[in-house]
Amino acid sequence: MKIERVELVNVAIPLVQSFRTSFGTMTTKDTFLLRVVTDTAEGWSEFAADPQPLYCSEFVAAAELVLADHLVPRVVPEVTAAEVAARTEAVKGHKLAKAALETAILDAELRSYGMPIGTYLGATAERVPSGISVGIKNSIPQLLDDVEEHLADGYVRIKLKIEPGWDVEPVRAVRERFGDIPLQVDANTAYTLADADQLRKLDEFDLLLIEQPLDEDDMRGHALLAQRIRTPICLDESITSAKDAATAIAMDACRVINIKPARVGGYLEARRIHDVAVAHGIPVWCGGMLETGIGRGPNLVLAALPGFVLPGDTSASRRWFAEDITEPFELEDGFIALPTGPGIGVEPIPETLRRFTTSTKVLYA
Ligand SMILES: O=C(O)CCC(=O)N[C@@H](C(=O)O)c1ccccc1
Repeated sequence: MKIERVELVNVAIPLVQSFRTSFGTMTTKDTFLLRVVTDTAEGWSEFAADPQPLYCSEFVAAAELVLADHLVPRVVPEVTAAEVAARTEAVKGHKLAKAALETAILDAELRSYGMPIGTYLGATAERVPSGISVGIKNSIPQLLDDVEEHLADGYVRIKLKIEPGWDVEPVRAVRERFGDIPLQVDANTAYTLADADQLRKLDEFDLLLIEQPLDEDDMRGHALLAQRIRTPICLDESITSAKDAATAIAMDACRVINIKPARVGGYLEARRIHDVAVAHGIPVWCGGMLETGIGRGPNLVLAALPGFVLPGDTSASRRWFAEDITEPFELEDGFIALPTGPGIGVEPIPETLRRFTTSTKVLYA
């Protein structure tokens, strides 16, 4: 496929509610889209991280630079989606930036064949059950009000963000108020092995999993922690490749994996991780990074692969955006229907995109 033009479109979309995690508080989705124009079709993607390097080392300004100066030059003018990872392998790290580039090229390629990404990846459902991620709140009553609203909306699983000082009590309060609903927690690396006794207190609540309690590079710590608590450990930030997944599974460092295509370099590696996990009997689910519909659409499709047996953080567009840059995804009876069109199945609504665009840069022409 011949690439004729690559554009980077910065967008800033206000969130309907602030989102507090152990690594910071978000009020706006402030990122960029990539638009790749080829001789046969055009493709879109979004960069999933934020202006601050707090969830991981990547951030908007750095991704713009590495795409402009080091990644795009390695894939133009002729490339296929399958070649992108090999062409950019010499560039260390920058998985989220690489994911954005590979996905836009994959979108264009699939559109040129009229093929939905679900056909390409092996989706086996037309709709997926959706969980929802609930941030750290100022009080327990506020948390319970939020959870009540989300359960009333129909979400089939609740994920609570936790951190030292906000863990056992909020979980206990949710259990006491809502009973045995599917419930899990996400620490975003906020604990150390010295907190094992505190984390073991969560065992009494029959959680589905505890996500990423320790540092992203502490595979051994997670393996040791897994011996001291009963709640299954799920890894997120630690898993950036199929190789990491194989290592974590071999070390008993996790019993569940949260797959985020952005974190692992794109949908091709996401499927490889899915396949490694399934081969070892490890359940996976699709994580989220407050994506616009451009990222949310293909994530929903990924969540329809057979090994994605746990509900993901694939909530409806209105969970974060009063108005999104694509047609909204809606929750119906706890499920969200996959996009069915060619490629990633979604594209920006031109007028809405214009309103939320803060700048546009041409990376290649
Ligand atoms: O997309 C969503 O609905 C949010 C899901 C969620 O909690 N994402 C967290 C995470 O640590 O998984 C996150 C938020 C922002 C940025 C990165 C990660």
